[in-house]
Amino acid sequence: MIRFENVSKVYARGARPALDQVTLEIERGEFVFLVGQSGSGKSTFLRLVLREERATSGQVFALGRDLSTVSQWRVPQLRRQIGMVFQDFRLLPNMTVFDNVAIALQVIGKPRHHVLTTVPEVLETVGLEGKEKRMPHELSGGEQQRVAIARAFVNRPAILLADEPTGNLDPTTSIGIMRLLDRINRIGTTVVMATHDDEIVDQMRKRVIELEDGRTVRDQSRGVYGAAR
Ligand SMILES: Nc1ncnc2c1ncn2[C@@H]1O[C@H](COP(=O)(O)OP(=O)(O)OP(=O)(O)O)[C@@H](O)[C@H]1O
Repeated sequence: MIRFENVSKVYARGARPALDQVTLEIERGEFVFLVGQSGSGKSTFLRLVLREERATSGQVFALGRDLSTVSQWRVPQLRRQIGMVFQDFRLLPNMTVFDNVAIALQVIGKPRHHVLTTVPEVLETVGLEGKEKRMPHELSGGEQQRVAIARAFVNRPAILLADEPTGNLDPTTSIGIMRLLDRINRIGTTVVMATHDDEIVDQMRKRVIELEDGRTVRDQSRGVYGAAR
């Protein structure tokens, strides 16, 4: 589903590589935590999968394609199959909950009847039924993140990438968000989540990939946040 072969990424102003010869494979249906100190390369990893950045050397494969061969005009097509969730939710502040989710379908040309049936379904999945008409500022942080997850998931992407999705949430709310991501994973979406949240990682016991200075220093199934290596 995602494969990195000897991938390095050096940013134009970067003194050292943000990713340094990373080789790994994530299979369809896996749930993977990416951990590591600030600056270790987690976001860079996610951005390469989304083709927001290109590898300086090596090859990144996602959804069976070598991303270096995907032309720029085909990138939006690729991203339809990859949902992304951020720490700061990134909702459109002037749109209702319904419209924040609907827009993900509208931009890819889904017909109105599809939008009208699918959006309420996905809002129910994330536990927001009855809140369709609220504005983002009328929601708690956890509810805003649920909207963001609904938006990322409404198109049933093969891959869901999450960059610190619980970073702005309290521990109890975070557990609810993790249950939701776990459920999305169980119905077939591959989930890759970058996080600093040691309690969550220790509780979930999923595969843990640890980066340090852009290199993979640990890859452990049913891992914990900070295992002695
Ligand atoms: N656009 C950029 N230009 C130059 N250097 C960058 C850029 N983005 C990231 N870097 C550098 O690349 C390295 C990896 O950054 P990255 O954001 O991938 O780390 P991270 O593990 O996600 O960190 P955090 O946990 O703080 O989000 C860091 O040294 C960072 O300063």
